[in-house]
Amino acid sequence: MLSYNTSVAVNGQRPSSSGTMSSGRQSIPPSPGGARFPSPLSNGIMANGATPSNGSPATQQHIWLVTGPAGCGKSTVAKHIADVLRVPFIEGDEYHTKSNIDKMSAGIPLTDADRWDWLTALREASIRELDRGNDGVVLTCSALKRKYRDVIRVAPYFTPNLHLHFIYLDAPEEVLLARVSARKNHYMSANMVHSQFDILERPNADEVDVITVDVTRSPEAVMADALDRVLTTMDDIRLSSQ
Ligand SMILES: Nc1ncnc2c1ncn2[C@@H]1O[C@H](COP(=O)(O)OP(=O)(O)O)[C@@H](O)[C@H]1O
Ligand SMILES: O=C(O)[C@H](O)[C@@H](O)[C@H](O)[C@H](O)COP(=O)(O)O
Repeated sequence: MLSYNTSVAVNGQRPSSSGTMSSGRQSIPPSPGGARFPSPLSNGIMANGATPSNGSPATQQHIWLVTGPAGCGKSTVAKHIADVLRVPFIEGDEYHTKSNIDKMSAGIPLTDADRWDWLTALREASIRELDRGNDGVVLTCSALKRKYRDVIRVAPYFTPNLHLHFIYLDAPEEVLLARVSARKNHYMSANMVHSQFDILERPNADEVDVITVDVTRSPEAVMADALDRVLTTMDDIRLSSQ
């Protein structure tokens, strides 16, 4: 049995241990055969425009998880990528329980225990969008620690054509403090930024599913760079799967 303190494979391979990953409350079962793949529409075209499988390359699906501390631009970047790719966008903030939101609104940082079910809910919501026939989904989640990213890394297990990518938006604390201070109508106040940097584990070099984007630039430059990296990654995967 894996625990949340055990790092998992970063490329969707089955973990070497035989167990499923579990928070002690929820676990993800293996995907039922083929259930995550889009079915042909009545015109014989797959939902994403690809041709059906009979001998042709299998459809590739992607989860794009935009990560980083409060104020780094997750929502801004994720909406842009989802709009351009024309895939669903999941705003992670909307998946918090009321008690989590009450806590953050009161300036109290969440604990690991507060975050497990949120992370699992986000993973399952992403898979539901893919099961509906979408060939991609973009979601936001701070995913500050490696073990939080590992919760999402379970999603592509047993599904070779599903690719998980993190887009980590990188900026120093003082830059994000200024942005959160200027942001209105959000339960995360500026005094929460420091607590996020306190626990932040920037992705390591071995986390090869992470695309790091420098977000100290203008929103336009950041969105263009992130989108470019996404499109290049999709092209690379498409070419290598042919
Ligand atoms: N590259 C950027 N430069 C300056 N301001 C930005 C940039 N990206 C986002 N913002 C602004 O910073 C604030 C936080 O952005 P947001 O997308 O809500 O971040 P997050 O979802 O990570 O908390 C918003 O007011 C947004 O308009
Ligand atoms: O937009 C933001 O300001 C952040 O995304 C914020 O809402 C928060 O970071 C998480 O939703 C809470 O979870 P963490 O404490 O794990 O970041």
